[in-house]
Amino acid sequence: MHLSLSSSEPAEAEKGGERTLALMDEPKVTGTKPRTSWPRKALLILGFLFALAAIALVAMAVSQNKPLPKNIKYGIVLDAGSSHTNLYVYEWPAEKENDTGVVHQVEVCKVEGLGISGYSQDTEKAGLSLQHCMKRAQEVVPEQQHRETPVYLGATAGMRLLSLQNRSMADRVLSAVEKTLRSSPFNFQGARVISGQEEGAYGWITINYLLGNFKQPGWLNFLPHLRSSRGTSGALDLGGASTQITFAPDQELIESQENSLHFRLYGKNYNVYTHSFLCYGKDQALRLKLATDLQSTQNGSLLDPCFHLGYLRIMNISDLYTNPCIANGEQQLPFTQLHLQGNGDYQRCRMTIQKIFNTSYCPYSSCAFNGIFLPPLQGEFGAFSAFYFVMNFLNLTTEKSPVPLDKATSAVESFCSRPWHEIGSSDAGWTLGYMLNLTNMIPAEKPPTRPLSHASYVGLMVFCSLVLVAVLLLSWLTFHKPKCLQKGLI
Ligand SMILES: Nc1ccn([C@@H]2O[C@H](COP(=O)(O)OP(=O)(O)O)[C@@H](O)[C@H]2O)c(=O)n1
Ligand SMILES: [Ca+2]
Repeated sequence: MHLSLSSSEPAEAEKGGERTLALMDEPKVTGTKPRTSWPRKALLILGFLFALAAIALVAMAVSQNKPLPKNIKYGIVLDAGSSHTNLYVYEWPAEKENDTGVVHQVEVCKVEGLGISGYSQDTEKAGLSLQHCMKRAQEVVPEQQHRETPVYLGATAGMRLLSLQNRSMADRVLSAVEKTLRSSPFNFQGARVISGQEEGAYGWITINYLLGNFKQPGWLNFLPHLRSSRGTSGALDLGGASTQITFAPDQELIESQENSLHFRLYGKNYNVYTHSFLCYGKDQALRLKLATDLQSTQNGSLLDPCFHLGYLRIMNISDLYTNPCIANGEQQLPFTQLHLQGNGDYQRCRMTIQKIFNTSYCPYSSCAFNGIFLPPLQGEFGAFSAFYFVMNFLNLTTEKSPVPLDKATSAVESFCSRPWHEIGSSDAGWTLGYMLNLTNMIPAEKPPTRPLSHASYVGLMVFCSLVLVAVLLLSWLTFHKPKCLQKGLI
Protein backbone atom coordinates (compact mmCIF):
# COMPACT_ATOMS: atom_id res chain seq x y z
CA MET A 1 0.00 0.00 0.00
CA HIS A 2 1.36 3.37 -1.01
CA LEU A 3 1.41 6.34 1.31
CA SER A 4 0.27 9.77 0.15
CA LEU A 5 3.87 10.93 0.30
CA SER A 6 4.85 8.78 -2.64
CA SER A 7 1.61 9.33 -4.53
CA SER A 8 2.10 13.11 -4.34
CA GLU A 9 5.51 12.73 -5.98
CA PRO A 10 4.79 10.26 -8.74
CA ALA A 11 7.38 11.64 -11.17
CA GLU A 12 10.15 11.37 -8.67
CA ALA A 13 9.01 7.92 -7.72
CA GLU A 14 9.30 6.83 -11.27
CA LYS A 15 12.61 8.55 -11.77
CA GLY A 16 14.46 7.04 -8.89
CA GLY A 17 13.23 3.59 -8.07
CA GLU A 18 15.46 2.93 -5.10
CA ARG A 19 14.52 6.11 -3.23
CA THR A 20 10.80 5.52 -3.89
CA LEU A 21 11.09 2.05 -2.52
CA ALA A 22 12.80 3.16 0.59
CA LEU A 23 10.06 5.61 1.29
CA MET A 24 7.38 3.17 0.47
CA ASP A 25 8.94 0.65 2.78
CA GLU A 26 9.06 2.94 5.77
CA PRO A 27 5.57 2.36 7.20
CA LYS A 28 6.10 -1.34 7.32
CA VAL A 29 8.15 -0.99 10.48
CA THR A 30 9.94 -4.17 10.27
CA GLY A 31 12.38 -3.41 13.01
CA THR A 32 14.53 -0.88 11.05
CA LYS A 33 15.04 2.49 12.83
CA PRO A 34 13.07 5.38 11.19
CA ARG A 35 15.49 7.77 9.52
CA THR A 36 15.35 11.44 10.65
CA SER A 37 15.44 13.95 7.82
CA TRP A 38 18.17 16.65 7.84
CA PRO A 39 15.79 19.68 8.53
CA ARG A 40 14.43 17.84 11.58
CA LYS A 41 17.91 17.29 12.87
CA ALA A 42 18.62 20.97 12.45
CA LEU A 43 15.45 21.81 14.34
CA LEU A 44 16.44 19.49 17.15
CA ILE A 45 19.86 21.09 17.41
CA LEU A 46 18.33 24.54 17.28
CA GLY A 47 15.82 23.67 20.03
CA PHE A 48 18.61 22.28 22.14
CA LEU A 49 20.71 25.40 21.60
CA PHE A 50 17.73 27.57 22.44
CA ALA A 51 17.09 25.72 25.71
CA LEU A 52 20.77 26.02 26.54
CA ALA A 53 20.70 29.76 25.85
CA ALA A 54 17.60 30.21 28.01
CA ILE A 55 19.24 28.35 30.89
CA ALA A 56 22.39 30.45 30.51
CA LEU A 57 20.23 33.58 30.50
CA VAL A 58 18.55 32.60 33.76
CA ALA A 59 21.85 31.62 35.37
CA MET A 60 23.38 34.93 34.33
CA ALA A 61 20.44 36.96 35.62
CA VAL A 62 20.60 35.15 38.96
CA SER A 63 24.33 35.63 39.44
CA GLN A 64 24.37 39.19 38.08
CA ASN A 65 21.51 40.39 40.25
CA LYS A 66 22.10 38.52 43.46
CA PRO A 67 22.49 41.04 46.32
CA LEU A 68 26.08 42.09 46.86
CA PRO A 69 27.58 41.51 50.29
CA LYS A 70 26.21 44.18 52.67
CA ASN A 71 28.27 47.37 52.54
CA ILE A 72 27.19 49.53 55.45
CA LYS A 73 27.93 53.24 55.82
CA TYR A 74 27.79 55.26 59.01
CA GLY A 75 27.19 58.86 60.04
CA ILE A 76 27.43 60.56 63.44
CA VAL A 77 25.47 63.63 64.58
CA LEU A 78 25.79 65.36 67.94
CA ASP A 79 22.72 67.29 69.05
CA ALA A 80 24.09 69.95 71.39
CA GLY A 81 20.88 71.07 73.08
CA SER A 82 20.42 73.69 75.78
CA SER A 83 19.98 71.08 78.52
CA HIS A 84 22.28 68.29 77.31
CA THR A 85 24.09 66.79 74.31
CA ASN A 86 23.17 63.51 72.63
CA LEU A 87 25.33 61.63 70.15
CA TYR A 88 23.54 59.58 67.47
CA VAL A 89 25.10 56.96 65.19
CA TYR A 90 23.20 56.16 61.99
CA GLU A 91 23.79 53.42 59.45
CA TRP A 92 22.53 52.68 55.95
CA PRO A 93 23.31 50.24 53.12
CA ALA A 94 25.81 51.97 50.81
CA GLU A 95 24.14 50.83 47.61
CA LYS A 96 20.76 52.20 48.72
CA GLU A 97 22.02 55.61 49.75
CA ASN A 98 19.27 57.57 48.02
CA ASP A 99 16.34 55.33 48.92
CA THR A 100 13.82 56.51 51.46
CA GLY A 101 13.57 54.82 54.83
CA VAL A 102 16.93 53.02 54.80
CA VAL A 103 18.78 55.02 57.44
CA HIS A 104 18.59 53.58 60.94
CA GLN A 105 19.73 54.86 64.28
CA VAL A 106 22.08 52.29 65.79
CA GLU A 107 23.27 54.11 68.88
CA VAL A 108 22.40 57.05 71.11
CA CYS A 109 24.84 58.19 73.77
CA LYS A 110 23.78 60.80 76.33
CA VAL A 111 26.65 63.10 77.23
CA GLU A 112 26.99 63.46 80.99
CA GLY A 113 26.76 66.93 82.46
CA LEU A 114 25.44 70.23 81.08
CA GLY A 115 24.54 71.31 77.59
CA ILE A 116 27.62 72.86 75.92
CA SER A 117 26.29 76.41 76.45
CA GLY A 118 26.41 75.68 80.20
CA TYR A 119 30.25 75.62 80.04
CA SER A 120 30.58 79.25 79.02
CA GLN A 121 32.71 79.96 82.11
CA ASP A 122 34.92 76.90 81.62
CA THR A 123 34.92 76.28 77.88
CA GLU A 124 37.53 73.46 77.87
CA LYS A 125 35.05 71.29 79.74
CA ALA A 126 32.55 71.60 76.87
CA GLY A 127 35.00 69.63 74.72
CA LEU A 128 36.06 67.17 77.39
CA SER A 129 32.44 66.32 78.19
CA LEU A 130 32.04 64.78 74.72
CA GLN A 131 34.95 62.36 74.97
CA HIS A 132 33.06 59.49 76.56
CA CYS A 133 30.41 59.39 73.83
CA MET A 134 33.03 59.76 71.08
CA LYS A 135 34.73 56.64 72.47
CA ARG A 136 31.39 54.86 72.41
CA ALA A 137 30.96 55.80 68.74
CA GLN A 138 34.38 54.29 68.00
CA GLU A 139 33.15 51.00 69.42
CA VAL A 140 29.94 51.06 67.37
CA VAL A 141 31.46 52.00 63.98
CA PRO A 142 33.85 49.31 62.64
CA GLU A 143 37.45 50.52 62.89
CA GLN A 144 38.20 50.33 59.16
CA GLN A 145 35.35 52.78 58.53
CA HIS A 146 36.30 55.41 61.12
CA ARG A 147 38.12 57.66 58.65
CA GLU A 148 35.28 57.76 56.14
CA THR A 149 32.49 58.26 58.71
CA PRO A 150 31.33 61.89 58.87
CA VAL A 151 30.73 63.53 62.24
CA TYR A 152 28.67 66.70 62.63
CA LEU A 153 27.75 68.75 65.67
CA GLY A 154 24.75 71.07 65.61
CA ALA A 155 24.09 73.34 68.57
CA THR A 156 20.59 74.67 69.15
CA ALA A 157 18.83 77.28 71.27
CA GLY A 158 21.18 77.27 74.31
CA MET A 159 24.06 78.30 72.07
CA ARG A 160 21.82 80.68 70.10
CA LEU A 161 21.12 82.51 73.34
CA LEU A 162 24.79 82.46 74.38
CA SER A 163 25.77 83.91 70.97
CA LEU A 164 23.28 86.74 71.45
CA GLN A 165 24.61 87.37 74.92
CA ASN A 166 28.36 86.98 74.30
CA ARG A 167 29.53 86.04 70.83
CA SER A 168 33.18 85.39 71.69
CA MET A 169 32.22 83.13 74.58
CA ALA A 170 30.02 81.09 72.24
CA ASP A 171 32.89 80.85 69.73
CA ARG A 172 35.23 79.59 72.45
CA VAL A 173 32.73 76.86 73.39
CA LEU A 174 32.48 75.81 69.74
CA SER A 175 36.29 75.76 69.37
CA ALA A 176 36.56 73.50 72.41
CA VAL A 177 34.05 70.97 71.04
CA GLU A 178 35.68 71.15 67.62
CA LYS A 179 39.04 70.25 69.18
CA THR A 180 37.58 67.08 70.68
CA LEU A 181 35.80 66.08 67.47
CA ARG A 182 38.89 66.73 65.32
CA SER A 183 40.99 64.55 67.61
CA SER A 184 38.64 61.59 67.00
CA PRO A 185 39.40 59.20 64.12
CA PHE A 186 36.19 60.20 62.34
CA ASN A 187 35.82 62.55 59.39
CA PHE A 188 35.00 65.87 61.14
CA GLN A 189 32.56 67.90 59.05
CA GLY A 190 31.82 70.87 61.29
CA ALA A 191 30.46 72.13 64.62
CA ARG A 192 28.08 75.05 64.35
CA VAL A 193 25.01 76.71 65.78
CA ILE A 194 22.10 75.82 63.52
CA SER A 195 19.36 78.40 62.99
CA GLY A 196 15.85 77.94 64.36
CA GLN A 197 14.62 77.65 60.78
CA GLU A 198 17.05 74.80 60.07
CA GLU A 199 16.10 73.07 63.31
CA GLY A 200 12.43 73.20 62.31
CA ALA A 201 13.17 72.04 58.76
CA TYR A 202 15.32 69.06 59.78
CA GLY A 203 12.78 68.00 62.42
CA TRP A 204 10.09 68.00 59.72
CA ILE A 205 12.31 66.00 57.33
CA THR A 206 13.11 63.50 60.10
CA ILE A 207 9.45 62.94 61.01
CA ASN A 208 8.33 62.51 57.41
CA TYR A 209 11.30 60.31 56.53
CA LEU A 210 10.58 58.06 59.51
CA LEU A 211 6.86 57.94 58.68
CA GLY A 212 7.71 56.96 55.08
CA ASN A 213 5.86 59.96 53.68
CA PHE A 214 8.43 60.55 50.94
CA LYS A 215 8.05 56.98 49.69
CA GLN A 216 5.87 55.98 46.73
CA PRO A 217 4.68 52.38 46.41
CA GLY A 218 6.95 50.68 43.82
CA TRP A 219 4.21 49.70 41.40
CA LEU A 220 3.01 53.29 41.16
CA ASN A 221 6.27 54.12 39.43
CA PHE A 222 4.86 52.49 36.30
CA LEU A 223 2.07 55.04 36.27
CA PRO A 224 3.68 58.39 37.02
CA HIS A 225 0.39 60.26 36.44
CA LEU A 226 -1.29 58.21 39.17
CA ARG A 227 1.39 58.68 41.81
CA SER A 228 -0.27 59.54 45.10
CA SER A 229 0.32 63.02 46.48
CA ARG A 230 0.28 61.61 49.95
CA GLY A 231 0.23 64.19 52.71
CA THR A 232 3.00 65.01 55.12
CA SER A 233 2.95 65.26 58.87
CA GLY A 234 3.72 68.40 60.81
CA ALA A 235 6.53 68.46 63.40
CA LEU A 236 6.42 69.86 66.93
CA ASP A 237 9.69 70.05 68.83
CA LEU A 238 9.54 71.25 72.43
CA GLY A 239 13.10 71.93 73.51
CA GLY A 240 14.46 73.48 76.66
CA ALA A 241 15.22 76.92 75.22
CA SER A 242 13.14 76.99 72.03
CA THR A 243 10.15 75.31 70.43
CA GLN A 244 9.69 74.60 66.72
CA ILE A 245 6.51 74.13 64.73
CA THR A 246 6.77 73.07 61.07
CA PHE A 247 4.05 71.91 58.68
CA ALA A 248 2.77 72.12 55.10
CA PRO A 249 -0.18 74.55 55.29
CA ASP A 250 -3.20 74.44 53.02
CA GLN A 251 -2.77 77.98 51.82
CA GLU A 252 -0.17 78.44 49.08
CA LEU A 253 1.06 81.83 50.24
CA ILE A 254 3.11 82.00 53.40
CA GLU A 255 2.69 85.63 54.45
CA SER A 256 5.99 86.00 56.20
CA GLN A 257 9.11 85.21 54.18
CA GLU A 258 11.21 84.14 57.18
CA ASN A 259 8.65 81.42 57.99
CA SER A 260 8.64 79.99 54.50
CA LEU A 261 10.63 76.97 53.35
CA HIS A 262 10.68 75.34 49.96
CA PHE A 263 11.87 71.79 49.41
CA ARG A 264 12.11 69.61 46.37
CA LEU A 265 12.47 66.05 47.63
CA TYR A 266 12.30 62.89 45.52
CA GLY A 267 10.81 64.84 42.65
CA LYS A 268 8.06 66.55 44.65
CA ASN A 269 7.75 70.17 45.74
CA TYR A 270 6.88 71.08 49.31
CA ASN A 271 5.98 74.51 50.66
CA VAL A 272 6.45 74.41 54.38
CA TYR A 273 5.79 76.85 57.21
CA THR A 274 8.24 76.86 60.12
CA HIS A 275 8.91 78.93 63.18
CA SER A 276 11.29 78.56 66.08
CA PHE A 277 10.09 80.32 69.22
CA LEU A 278 13.31 81.26 70.96
CA CYS A 279 12.86 81.44 74.76
CA TYR A 280 9.69 79.32 74.55
CA GLY A 281 11.30 75.97 75.25
CA LYS A 282 10.13 74.23 78.42
CA ASP A 283 12.89 75.55 80.70
CA GLN A 284 13.15 79.11 79.40
CA ALA A 285 9.37 79.54 79.32
CA LEU A 286 9.25 78.60 83.00
CA ARG A 287 11.92 81.19 83.82
CA LEU A 288 9.99 83.75 81.81
CA LYS A 289 6.88 82.94 83.79
CA LEU A 290 8.67 83.22 87.14
CA ALA A 291 10.26 86.54 86.15
CA THR A 292 6.83 87.85 85.05
CA ASP A 293 5.19 86.72 88.32
CA LEU A 294 8.02 88.23 90.38
CA GLN A 295 7.19 91.69 89.07
CA SER A 296 3.96 91.61 91.07
CA THR A 297 5.40 90.42 94.42
CA GLN A 298 6.59 92.70 97.21
CA ASN A 299 9.10 90.46 98.99
CA GLY A 300 10.11 87.75 96.54
CA SER A 301 7.69 85.12 97.88
CA LEU A 302 5.66 83.31 95.23
CA LEU A 303 2.79 80.90 95.78
CA ASP A 304 2.95 79.13 92.43
CA PRO A 305 0.10 76.91 91.11
CA CYS A 306 2.50 75.35 88.53
CA PHE A 307 4.48 73.49 91.22
CA HIS A 308 3.22 70.64 93.38
CA LEU A 309 1.73 71.28 96.77
CA GLY A 310 4.58 71.00 99.27
CA TYR A 311 7.31 72.03 96.76
CA LEU A 312 9.68 74.64 98.20
CA ARG A 313 12.64 76.29 96.48
CA ILE A 314 14.83 79.30 97.10
CA MET A 315 16.80 80.73 94.19
CA ASN A 316 18.94 83.80 93.57
CA ILE A 317 17.24 86.40 91.42
CA SER A 318 20.53 86.87 89.53
CA ASP A 319 20.36 83.20 88.41
CA LEU A 320 17.01 83.90 86.81
CA TYR A 321 18.19 86.87 84.79
CA THR A 322 21.07 85.20 83.00
CA ASN A 323 20.12 85.40 79.35
CA PRO A 324 18.40 87.62 76.79
CA CYS A 325 15.04 85.83 77.19
CA ILE A 326 14.26 87.87 80.25
CA ALA A 327 14.28 91.63 79.79
CA ASN A 328 16.28 93.56 82.38
CA GLY A 329 13.75 93.74 85.17
CA GLU A 330 16.28 92.59 87.75
CA GLN A 331 17.51 96.04 88.70
CA GLN A 332 14.06 97.19 89.74
CA LEU A 333 13.51 94.36 92.24
CA PRO A 334 13.94 95.27 95.91
CA PHE A 335 14.94 91.70 96.89
CA THR A 336 17.72 89.29 95.86
CA GLN A 337 16.07 85.92 96.42
CA LEU A 338 12.99 84.17 95.19
CA HIS A 339 11.04 81.97 97.66
CA LEU A 340 8.94 79.59 95.65
CA GLN A 341 6.14 77.57 97.18
CA GLY A 342 3.94 75.23 95.13
CA ASN A 343 0.20 74.78 95.49
CA GLY A 344 -0.49 72.44 92.52
CA ASP A 345 -3.49 73.86 90.68
CA TYR A 346 -3.66 73.05 86.98
CA GLN A 347 -6.36 75.57 86.02
CA ARG A 348 -4.69 78.47 87.82
CA CYS A 349 -1.31 77.45 86.39
CA ARG A 350 -2.77 77.65 82.89
CA MET A 351 -3.98 81.16 83.58
CA THR A 352 -0.65 82.40 84.98
CA ILE A 353 1.39 80.86 82.16
CA GLN A 354 -0.79 82.54 79.53
CA LYS A 355 0.72 85.85 80.62
CA ILE A 356 3.91 85.04 78.71
CA PHE A 357 2.01 84.69 75.43
CA ASN A 358 1.04 88.08 74.04
CA THR A 359 -1.95 87.68 71.72
CA SER A 360 -3.02 91.32 71.73
CA TYR A 361 -1.57 92.21 68.30
CA CYS A 362 -1.09 90.49 64.96
CA PRO A 363 0.22 92.13 61.76
CA TYR A 364 -0.82 89.08 59.64
CA SER A 365 -4.09 87.33 58.81
CA SER A 366 -3.48 84.98 61.76
CA CYS A 367 -0.84 84.70 64.47
CA ALA A 368 0.51 82.33 67.11
CA PHE A 369 1.51 84.89 69.75
CA ASN A 370 3.89 87.86 70.10
CA GLY A 371 2.86 88.94 66.57
CA ILE A 372 4.36 85.84 64.93
CA PHE A 373 2.62 84.65 61.76
CA LEU A 374 0.93 81.22 61.98
CA PRO A 375 -1.30 79.92 59.16
CA PRO A 376 -4.30 77.69 60.03
CA LEU A 377 -3.01 74.33 61.26
CA GLN A 378 -3.14 71.50 58.77
CA GLY A 379 -3.09 67.70 59.15
CA GLU A 380 -1.56 65.56 61.85
CA PHE A 381 1.54 66.44 63.86
CA GLY A 382 4.35 64.34 65.22
CA ALA A 383 5.45 65.80 68.58
CA PHE A 384 8.85 64.94 69.97
CA SER A 385 11.59 65.95 72.42
CA ALA A 386 10.04 67.29 75.67
CA PHE A 387 6.52 66.75 74.27
CA TYR A 388 7.42 63.07 74.20
CA PHE A 389 9.26 63.01 77.54
CA VAL A 390 6.35 64.61 79.38
CA MET A 391 3.72 62.37 77.73
CA ASN A 392 5.88 59.34 78.35
CA PHE A 393 6.22 60.30 82.01
CA LEU A 394 2.42 60.43 82.22
CA ASN A 395 2.16 56.95 80.61
CA LEU A 396 0.42 58.40 77.57
CA THR A 397 2.81 57.11 74.91
CA THR A 398 1.96 53.41 75.03
CA GLU A 399 -1.36 53.78 73.21
CA LYS A 400 -1.41 52.96 69.49
CA SER A 401 -3.72 55.74 68.34
CA PRO A 402 -3.23 59.41 69.25
CA VAL A 403 -4.36 60.28 72.77
CA PRO A 404 -7.39 62.64 72.76
CA LEU A 405 -6.52 66.09 74.08
CA ASP A 406 -9.04 65.88 76.95
CA LYS A 407 -7.44 62.63 78.15
CA ALA A 408 -3.98 64.20 78.10
CA THR A 409 -5.33 67.29 79.89
CA SER A 410 -6.99 65.27 82.64
CA ALA A 411 -3.77 63.21 83.12
CA VAL A 412 -1.77 66.44 83.55
CA GLU A 413 -4.46 67.85 85.84
CA SER A 414 -4.48 64.85 88.15
CA PHE A 415 -0.67 64.71 88.21
CA CYS A 416 -0.44 68.40 89.12
CA SER A 417 -2.82 67.92 92.04
CA ARG A 418 -0.57 65.28 93.65
CA PRO A 419 1.52 66.46 96.60
CA TRP A 420 5.27 66.93 95.95
CA HIS A 421 6.43 64.25 98.43
CA GLU A 422 4.49 61.50 96.55
CA ILE A 423 6.50 61.86 93.38
CA GLY A 424 9.29 59.91 93.18
CA SER A 425 12.78 56.78 74.48
CA SER A 426 12.15 57.93 71.48
CA ASP A 427 14.74 59.56 69.30
CA ALA A 428 12.93 61.61 66.74
CA GLY A 429 14.57 65.00 66.51
CA TRP A 430 16.29 67.25 63.99
CA THR A 431 19.53 65.21 63.83
CA LEU A 432 18.47 62.56 61.30
CA GLY A 433 17.12 65.20 58.90
CA TYR A 434 20.36 67.18 59.36
CA MET A 435 22.50 64.19 58.44
CA LEU A 436 20.27 63.21 55.50
CA ASN A 437 20.70 66.72 54.17
CA LEU A 438 24.44 67.05 54.75
CA THR A 439 25.20 63.67 53.24
CA ASN A 440 23.00 64.52 50.21
CA MET A 441 20.87 61.51 50.93
CA ILE A 442 17.58 63.15 50.04
CA PRO A 443 17.86 64.01 46.36
CA ALA A 444 15.65 66.66 44.77
CA GLU A 445 14.64 64.21 42.08
CA LYS A 446 13.40 60.71 42.66
CA PRO A 447 16.24 58.28 41.97
CA PRO A 448 15.38 55.64 39.35
CA THR A 449 13.94 52.71 41.24
CA ARG A 450 13.62 49.07 40.28
CA PRO A 451 9.94 48.29 39.94
CA LEU A 452 10.39 44.72 41.22
CA SER A 453 12.19 43.25 44.18
CA HIS A 454 15.23 41.07 43.45
CA ALA A 455 13.34 37.86 44.26
CA SER A 456 10.35 38.79 42.07
CA TYR A 457 12.69 39.77 39.24
CA VAL A 458 14.57 36.45 39.27
CA GLY A 459 11.33 34.50 39.65
CA LEU A 460 9.80 36.29 36.69
CA MET A 461 12.90 35.74 34.55
CA VAL A 462 12.86 32.00 35.28
CA PHE A 463 9.15 31.76 34.59
CA CYS A 464 9.34 33.65 31.30
CA SER A 465 12.28 31.57 30.08
CA LEU A 466 10.48 28.34 30.92
CA VAL A 467 7.37 29.50 29.11
CA LEU A 468 9.49 30.41 26.10
CA VAL A 469 11.15 27.01 25.99
CA ALA A 470 7.82 25.23 26.48
CA VAL A 471 6.18 27.20 23.65
CA LEU A 472 9.06 26.49 21.29
CA LEU A 473 9.06 22.81 22.09
CA LEU A 474 5.33 22.60 21.67
CA SER A 475 5.38 24.36 18.31
CA TRP A 476 8.18 22.11 17.14
CA LEU A 477 6.27 19.04 18.22
CA THR A 478 3.12 20.30 16.53
CA PHE A 479 4.59 21.28 13.17
CA HIS A 480 7.44 18.80 12.84
CA LYS A 481 6.09 15.73 14.61
CA PRO A 482 8.47 12.81 14.43
CA LYS A 483 6.83 9.96 12.60
CA CYS A 484 6.71 7.78 15.69
CA LEU A 485 4.46 10.40 17.35
CA GLN A 486 2.28 10.76 14.27
CA LYS A 487 1.53 7.08 14.38
CA GLY A 488 0.96 7.18 18.09
CA LEU A 489 3.71 4.64 18.68
CA ILE A 490 5.30 6.50 21.50
N1 LIG B 1 14.67 62.48 79.36
C1 LIG B 1 14.48 63.77 79.17
C2 LIG B 1 15.37 64.50 78.36
C3 LIG B 1 15.13 65.85 78.16
N2 LIG B 1 14.06 66.46 78.71
C4 LIG B 1 13.77 67.88 78.48
O1 LIG B 1 13.70 68.09 77.07
C5 LIG B 1 14.18 69.37 76.74
C6 LIG B 1 15.26 69.17 75.72
O2 LIG B 1 15.74 70.40 75.34
P1 LIG B 1 17.13 70.54 74.57
O3 LIG B 1 18.26 70.31 75.50
O4 LIG B 1 17.09 69.73 73.35
O5 LIG B 1 17.13 72.08 74.27
P2 LIG B 1 16.97 72.93 72.92
O6 LIG B 1 18.34 73.44 72.62
O7 LIG B 1 16.44 72.03 71.86
O8 LIG B 1 16.01 74.04 73.23
C7 LIG B 1 14.69 69.99 78.04
O9 LIG B 1 13.68 70.81 78.59
C8 LIG B 1 14.90 68.79 78.94
O10 LIG B 1 14.74 69.10 80.31
C9 LIG B 1 13.19 65.73 79.48
O11 LIG B 1 12.21 66.29 79.98
N3 LIG B 1 13.42 64.39 79.72
CA1 LIG C 1 16.45 69.93 71.16
